[in-house]
Amino acid sequence: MIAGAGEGTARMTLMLASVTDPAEAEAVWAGGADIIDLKDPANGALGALDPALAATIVRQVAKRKPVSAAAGALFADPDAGVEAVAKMAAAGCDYVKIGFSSDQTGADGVRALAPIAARTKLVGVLFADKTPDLELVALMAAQGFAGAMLDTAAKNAGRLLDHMDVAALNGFIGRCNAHGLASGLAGSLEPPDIPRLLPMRPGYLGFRGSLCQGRTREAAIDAGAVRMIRDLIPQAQSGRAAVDAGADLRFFFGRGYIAANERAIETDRVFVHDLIMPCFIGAYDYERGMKQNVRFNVDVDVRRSNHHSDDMRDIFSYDVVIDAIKILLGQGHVELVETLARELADSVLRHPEVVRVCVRIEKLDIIPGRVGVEIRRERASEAAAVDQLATGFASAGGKRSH
Ligand SMILES: O=C[C@H](O)COP(=O)(O)O
Repeated sequence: MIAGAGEGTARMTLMLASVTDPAEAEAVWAGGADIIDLKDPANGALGALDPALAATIVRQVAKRKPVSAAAGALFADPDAGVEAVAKMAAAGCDYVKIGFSSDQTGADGVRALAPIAARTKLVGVLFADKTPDLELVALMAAQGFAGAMLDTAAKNAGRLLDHMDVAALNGFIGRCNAHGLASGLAGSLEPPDIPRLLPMRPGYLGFRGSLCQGRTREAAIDAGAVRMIRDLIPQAQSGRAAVDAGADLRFFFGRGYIAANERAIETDRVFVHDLIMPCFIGAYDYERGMKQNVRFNVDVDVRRSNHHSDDMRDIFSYDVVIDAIKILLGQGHVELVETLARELADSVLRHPEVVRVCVRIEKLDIIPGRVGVEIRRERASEAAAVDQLATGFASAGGKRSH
């Protein structure tokens, strides 16, 4: 149910919601969560519920949604990890998550779970705030794990993106894809993080704190917060069907899906100006292996929402542009500013609310002045299909080939 990389590139990102009891499981099911995750938030990032309670929730969910369960993390003794995972597997969970350290203990823990991985879908969790060893992704795949996930261990010390930048996260997802593992991202994610992470096409995004009253992960589930997160993660339902089903129309307007009688396109401009980044760029030999300063100016015309509200569902974030630049630069040396400008324009235009984009890129270290290029690109068709919501980078997680 959690798609691995080999199951098609058009997959949608799923929403995982962590719950503590049967009532919360029912609440996130009603709110549209794709995966119901069992966890005791008061007992750490991957605090395990009592296995008997987990079994009760599994029976209650009754296969309406896949159920995953946290089994604990950072076991000093691999056998203790095996025992904890076995208990959750026996509770009938579809997936069992366990967290690993980045030292030899972590690698030993992964290897010890190979026999269980042969009969239960395991997800290995690495911690972004504990210098994760991404080589463990390959080891998990070799031991038969179903997925790998990044989360944060300390829940009061920053969000996932505070610990790993978008290029590194994109690299993690690329590794998972290359090894056929489902990929997951979590770590005190907040609504503005969602449009930044979706272009990387993770298999799922995981939430607890942002679903709770006062964004406090030990507090009760807040139905409005669940709805907010659900609305920000597109579902594989056609726009018409979703509208007919009574989905929050603000989501579709905000994302650029307009009703037939509202064809006039009015736009607002989101911009990133004078962002200077050190880049590996240039066609000359002397430009290889050294970074030079490059200035980015990007103007993005986005459809104006007819619905005025003050939350993330109605906006296109400048963070998305900055992230696209960082991800492209993270893919290695690029010879031409023209290539970089075109790839950047393409990645911004993949967001369906974007109507046109102007990208200006200037190399600052070549001459006393500036040299560069400016390109403008428009969306080919204004009739954006809802399926375009599966935005992504052409070579997600990969390196530039030249
Ligand atoms: O597996 C996902 C986690 O429960 C996320 O928890 P958090 O959003 O509080 O970091």
